Amino acid sequence: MAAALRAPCALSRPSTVSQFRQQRTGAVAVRAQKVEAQGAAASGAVLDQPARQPSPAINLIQPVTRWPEGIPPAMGGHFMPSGAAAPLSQSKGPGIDIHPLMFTYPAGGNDVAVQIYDSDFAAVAGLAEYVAKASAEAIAARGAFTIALSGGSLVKSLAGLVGRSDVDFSKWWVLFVDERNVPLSSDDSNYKAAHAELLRKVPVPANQVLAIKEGLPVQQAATHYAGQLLELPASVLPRTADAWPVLDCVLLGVGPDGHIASLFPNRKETAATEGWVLPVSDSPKPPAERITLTLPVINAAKNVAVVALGQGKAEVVQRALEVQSLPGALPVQLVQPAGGKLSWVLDQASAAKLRIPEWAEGSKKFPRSENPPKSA
Ligand SMILES: O=C(O)[C@H](O)[C@@H](O)[C@H](O)[C@H](O)COP(=O)(O)O
Repeated sequence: MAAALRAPCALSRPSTVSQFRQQRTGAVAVRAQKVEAQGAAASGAVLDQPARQPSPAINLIQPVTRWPEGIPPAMGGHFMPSGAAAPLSQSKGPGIDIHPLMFTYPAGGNDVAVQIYDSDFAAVAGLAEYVAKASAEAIAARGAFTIALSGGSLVKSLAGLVGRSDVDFSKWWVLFVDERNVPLSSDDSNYKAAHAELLRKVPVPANQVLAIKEGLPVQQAATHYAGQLLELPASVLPRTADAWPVLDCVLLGVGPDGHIASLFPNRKETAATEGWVLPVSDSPKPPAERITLTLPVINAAKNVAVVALGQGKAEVVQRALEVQSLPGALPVQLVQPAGGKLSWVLDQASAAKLRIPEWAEGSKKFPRSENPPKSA
């Protein structure tokens, strides 16, 4: 059921910081849907709650003015609803390790669908529906379905796919959004986790699961993985006119600093405009060595879902959906599928800090298009 969101008020030029803050929170650009998933009763309608007062520690990156001295030396240090500062980036200062022109948002942002489920159980069922639909469409169109999986908590959210007889797993090709450069038997391996939670339970042919090659230096591991993708014929992995691969479905988790895949805030891999797969040798999240799909690959996909469940994701969800960060400071905000659809899959716990009643109806863009905020 699509939620009826009332525009809080017409947006006019604010004359005070507090009015500006109010308008910033009201101008959030997303479309929310309250979803009743398979077997899960919809209750406690998030979208029907009376408007909550905005938090006093609202997530302004900087008040009202532009940055007169240029981009701040530390990016990503805006405040979260708890009042705690968001994790800082690796940036060392203007001209040293800041690349202000390397990250951009498309003017006006992109449409996004936000699905809020009553529980993590309902979200898992809803995610299975989402994937099953993408799978059915792709298989009907060309007889193959490509899906890229992230690591971390995401893999457990795939449980709803197990036992689905309506999904033709024999046509699936499974890739990894990112992978740790460890043996496949390691507890750190995303392959191992995906195998344990899903792949050993569904009939995807083993040769259609593209795992990292073990035992290579990370640079070679990335090159080798890109090679595996490049070898896939266009009937399995079509290309855009610009020769980017078009994956049918990309499932992303999101970290507390807004990272997706192994693309961390303000890092060169995150800003990469070339290459399908890159090595990361000093990941801030262990293990240090990883390979990752690039943003252009993620953004060339047909269906991209950011899956964030549980209370631990509430702050990053709020920041990502309601406050446009400095470009690059919150990599998840750079997820903007050009020819595809972006969805966020949330549960009530991860959506708890969203101020949905304040979202402006008709303003359905993500992330927000003002950056930096315009002067009053
Ligand atoms: O392999 C990885 O580390 C990931 O692919 C990474 O991008 C992950 O999805 C996020 O860090 C969220 O992980 P959690 O959901 O476990 O917090």
